[in-house]
Order: sequence, then C-alpha cells, then structure tokens
Amino acid sequence: MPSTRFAPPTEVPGLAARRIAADILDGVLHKRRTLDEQLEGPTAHPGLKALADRDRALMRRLVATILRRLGTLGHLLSRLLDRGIPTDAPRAQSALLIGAAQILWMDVPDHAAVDLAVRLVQSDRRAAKYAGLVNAVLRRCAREGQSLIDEVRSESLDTPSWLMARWSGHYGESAAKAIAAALSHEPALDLTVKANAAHWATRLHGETLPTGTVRTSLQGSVTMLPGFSEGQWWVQDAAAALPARLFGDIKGRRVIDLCAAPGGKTAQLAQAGAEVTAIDRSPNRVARLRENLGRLSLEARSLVADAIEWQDDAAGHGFDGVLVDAPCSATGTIRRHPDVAWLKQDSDIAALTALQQRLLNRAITLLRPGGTLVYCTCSLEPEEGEQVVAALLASDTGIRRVPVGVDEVAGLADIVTPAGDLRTLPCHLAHDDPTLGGLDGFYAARLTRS
Ligand SMILES: C[S@@+](CC[C@H](N)C(=O)[O-])C[C@H]1O[C@@H](n2cnc3c(N)ncnc32)[C@H](O)[C@@H]1O
Repeated sequence: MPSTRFAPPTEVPGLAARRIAADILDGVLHKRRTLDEQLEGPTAHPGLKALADRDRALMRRLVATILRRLGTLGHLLSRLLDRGIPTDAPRAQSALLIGAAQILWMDVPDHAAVDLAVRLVQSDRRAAKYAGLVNAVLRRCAREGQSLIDEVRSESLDTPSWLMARWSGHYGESAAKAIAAALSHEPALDLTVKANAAHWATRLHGETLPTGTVRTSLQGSVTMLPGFSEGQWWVQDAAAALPARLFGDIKGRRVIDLCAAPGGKTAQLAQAGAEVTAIDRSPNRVARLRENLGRLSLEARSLVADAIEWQDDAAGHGFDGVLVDAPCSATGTIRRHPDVAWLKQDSDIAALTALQQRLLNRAITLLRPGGTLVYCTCSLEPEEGEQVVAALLASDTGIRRVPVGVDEVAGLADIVTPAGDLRTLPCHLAHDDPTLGGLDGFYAARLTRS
C-alpha cells in the first residue's frame, strides 16, 4: 500500500485563484502579455477552466485591482520592506502584491489574505525562502497599510508619468487628475440592449443612462445574467455605443464596418436595420464576432480581410455608410483594461497613427458621394483622433465634417468638441457613487464626401 504521507495535499480553498492571479500578473508585468489574451480564447491560462465562476470573478478583480493600484502598492511595499521587493523570486513579488491588494481594497479577511500569500510563496521553489518575510510584511500592511497610503497622491502614482504628462498637455492638469482618479475604480457593467432599456435596467438592478445604455453594478459572469442567453443585450461601454449612432437612420442602407471584431458596433448597425458588411483582419476575432451576432440573432456579412487591401464587387458602387473603429493605443479603455497603462508606451502612438491614416484614406474610397463616414478610436491621444481627421480634411477638399449636435448625444454638451466631434473622457458622466460614473475615452468624427 502506498503511504498516505506522500499523497498530494488537498488544495486550500481559494489558493488556485490566487496562484492563477499570480501567473497572470507575472504575464502582464514580466512577459508583456495582455489581460485579454490570458483570460480568453486559445491563449487563456489553462487553469481557468477548473475555477468556479465565483473564484474566476474574484481572480479577475484581484488582478485588475493590483494593476489599477500598482504605483500605490509599489510605494507601500517599499515603505514596508527595508531591502526592497525581492528581485530573485517573481512569485514573492506577486504574493506581496496579491496579499496587500486584498487587505487594502477587497472583501477578504486579513488573516486569509496573509495565509494564502504565504502558501503561494511556499509552493514556489525560488520564493519559498521568503515565506517569513511575506508573512511579516503583510501583517504589518494590515496594521499600517491604510495610513501609509493615505499619505500619498495615489492617482498620480498609479498612472504612468508619460500618460499623465500627455493628458495634462492635451486636457489641462485638473482634467488629467480627474481622468487618473476615474481610472482607480472598477467600472460598472455597461450593456447595449436591443430594445426596452427600462425593462432590462430593472431586471439587472441597474439604471438607464441618458444615452440609452443600461448600467449595472452586478458582478460575476455576464453569461449568467438574465437576457444574455436570449441575446437581448451585449456588453459595450456607454461611450463605445455612441459612434455607431452618428449614422442616424440607416434602415435598409448599405454600411461597411472596416475594423469590426468582436462586433459591438456591427451589432448596433445590424440592429438598426442596416445591410452590414463587417471586415476584420483577425480570424480569431471574426470568429468571436460571428458567435456574438449568432447569440443576438443579428445578421451581417462577415469577412476576414485586411481592409486596406480588400477588393470586392460590392465596393465598386460605394457604401452609404463606412465605419472605421481603428486599432489604437486604447488608452481610453484603461478603466476596463488596466494592463494597457503598463503595456503601452509613448512610441506605440506614432506607429499606430500611420495605420489609422491608411485605414481612413481607404475608407474614403469606399464611401459613395453624400454618404456618411464615422472614424473613431478608443484612445485619449489626439494624434490618433483629432489629428488624423484634421490631416485628412486639410489634404482632401472633397471631404467635409458633419458636426455632431449636442441633441444627438442626449444633451451631454461636455462630450462634443467645438469643432463638432465626439470626445469622451473617463471622468465624464460623474456620479455620486464613482463606480457608477465615468465613460471610456472615445473620439469620433462624422464626415461626408461631396
Ligand atoms: C478597436 S478594435 C474594433 C472593435 C469593434 N469595432 C467593436 O466595436 O467591437 C480594432 C479592430 O481592427 C482590426 N484591424 C486592425 N487592422 C486592420 C486592418 N488593416 N484591416 C481590418 N481590420 C483591422 C483588429 O483586428 C481589431 O479587431
């Protein structure tokens, strides 16, 4: 009989979620892998399948909280560790971050947060020697952590300085601080509903925003929420829902969505009754678009293609509407994707601008005279938005801006620029409860061709 002494111990509840959180955190911080690629699709962490929905939601929240408060956590740990964070054992670093984030901001008892962090380092060959240190530092964090972080200005610590400098330059110092403050909260869940927003707001314990989006603070897996499997709504930030509305009444019109996947805006166009062609160059993402449209019982012709090179008979006559939701630095989505703040760098922006210009130039060639073109990005950087459109308007006299009226965006005057473009900031749509306020940062311009 084998000795039971050598049987693997049953894992302590909650440890798997912390271990996966540590792996994913290491993926972002040391391997430059995005949260999305580690959480979804074929490259997702293999351990996720075995996690219960509740543990998966906790793990996702834990990683997001750490990335949101990374600067503050770094400052705090440097105050609590005489010799700094151990550099020879990445798992010791992630265990400290995971323990401290739970103690400070999550609904986890301090003793459980400390115990699980200690177990995390004990199970790693290189980090095991730091078990005593992790235990002592986290116990001290439970006693003194809050007062140590009260001494610092968290929002500037938690936003990389190159982004703070950009936002101060573009929007002014106080707006930059308000943006950074808005990024420190887990945002609410925003849904675009096919119909009957008031009904879904009630069923999902949320509210209907002036723009029609249903906003709820319900947490956990969206697939379990009422209306998901019936295809009555899709997840879409309230700001992301605005650009497709700028086409106005498009029932029966031919519209092409050039950067379509995973299909949030394609779904809006199809739901509005347009005859939609949806193109994206990523096969995996087009597969998701098809899955999403299928669940929603909406129809669009979808294609995997590079929009710049795509040729088709349908293109010859020109489309009534062209949407370019261009790939971008995504700095407007840091509320929902806090890894973006640490993965992107200043030099990425210039590289993306060239692609955005090419996509916009291509889009113009697909537009029939008098048709409507909407160009948008989820970036806060004017180089990817206002400046791309300004360059086009300066170089092509046949293109004209059709200014967005405040009445088209539910009277939200703050989000329309003097030139008549849409510009949302994470600090817009403020709410008494900060977790129910805010918008992703989006830019959109509406153009036409004579
Ligand atoms: C911001 S995302 C689009 C989000 C989408 N419109 C939605 O609302 O769900 C940008 C998309 O552009 C795609 N893309 C990038 N370059 C492209 C190109 N040259 N042709 C077609 N698609 C492209 C990417 O694969 C990515 O899916």
